[in-house]
Amino acid sequence: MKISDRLKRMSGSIRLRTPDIAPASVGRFLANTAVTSSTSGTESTSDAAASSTAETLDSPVLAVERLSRTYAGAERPAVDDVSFSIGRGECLGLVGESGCGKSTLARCLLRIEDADSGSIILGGQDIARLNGRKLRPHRRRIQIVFQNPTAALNPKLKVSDSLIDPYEQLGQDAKLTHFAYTSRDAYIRQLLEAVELPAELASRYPHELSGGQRQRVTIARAISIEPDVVVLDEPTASLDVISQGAVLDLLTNLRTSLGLSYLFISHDLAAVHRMSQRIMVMREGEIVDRFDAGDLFAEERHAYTKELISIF
Ligand SMILES: Nc1ncnc2c1ncn2[C@@H]1O[C@H](COP(=O)(O)OP(=O)(O)OP(=O)(O)O)[C@@H](O)[C@H]1O
Repeated sequence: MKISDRLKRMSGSIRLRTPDIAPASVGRFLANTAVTSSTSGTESTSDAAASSTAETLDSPVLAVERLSRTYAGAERPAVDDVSFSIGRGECLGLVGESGCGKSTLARCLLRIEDADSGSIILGGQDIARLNGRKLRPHRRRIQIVFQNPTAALNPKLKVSDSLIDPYEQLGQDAKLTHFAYTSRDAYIRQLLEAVELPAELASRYPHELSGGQRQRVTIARAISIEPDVVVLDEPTASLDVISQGAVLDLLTNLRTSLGLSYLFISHDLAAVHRMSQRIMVMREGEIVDRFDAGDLFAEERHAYTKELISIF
């Protein structure tokens, strides 16, 4: 079988529904939003628009310019002169093998770590060197979903308390357009509904949820304050293959319905190909290839991209 067929088959093989979640309540949630939704697995109008405008991003929601980060004592930079931009409603994929610098890049974007040089333009402002009170209003604009939801959620907090936390910390001054804060309970219900979880889960602790449900809670937290950009750092790596497909479908539906932009980070080329309109390939801290997702199998791909394809 040709490699391209194998990859397409792998992309399709994780297009499954998980049984441990509430039935498609996201449909009801999406019906309440102003933006057109897509059905999972098919490219929506907004996907096509994002794709066609991707290379001419006049006003990207995130523009990263020449970002570098070298850890003390390291022989080479973990992130080496990386530049890219993401358009509104677009999913930009970032693929590369373990240790190439994907998570370091993510942490720099979130300002969990400081880059040594370069800029991170978010909402028209370079946040790379802002700190304290000056950085605070910009934190709402970029959120992250980590690989391990168990580590990301405070085990001592009920789901409801975890979900309300970003709003209480960062969101109260924000103008929410999709979620309405009429009361704490109503807001939490909307968030759970958006990620297709039953309202009863609000009173549970993280250890009383499945792995897939826990990851849905971290996704709900990340989108709760309607950020411009969500960095998805291997968001399905800790899940079984059935839950992986369902969570990827959910993420696509949320992107199109809320107009979110994603940086989707993974070592899994099939998942990146399935999720993204454009793809960047990272190796040893550098972006070595970038292309529209539809051009993954084009002859001009970098030798390293072809190597990644051949692994599948
Ligand atoms: N806190 C740290 N201190 C020193 N070196 C680090 C630190 N974090 C990461 N590194 C190094 O930086 C490089 C990039 O690591 P990073 O975790 O960003 O890669 P990755 O592509 O996200 O890997 P994975 O997919 O396995 O998570 C590696 O060589 C790693 O050993």
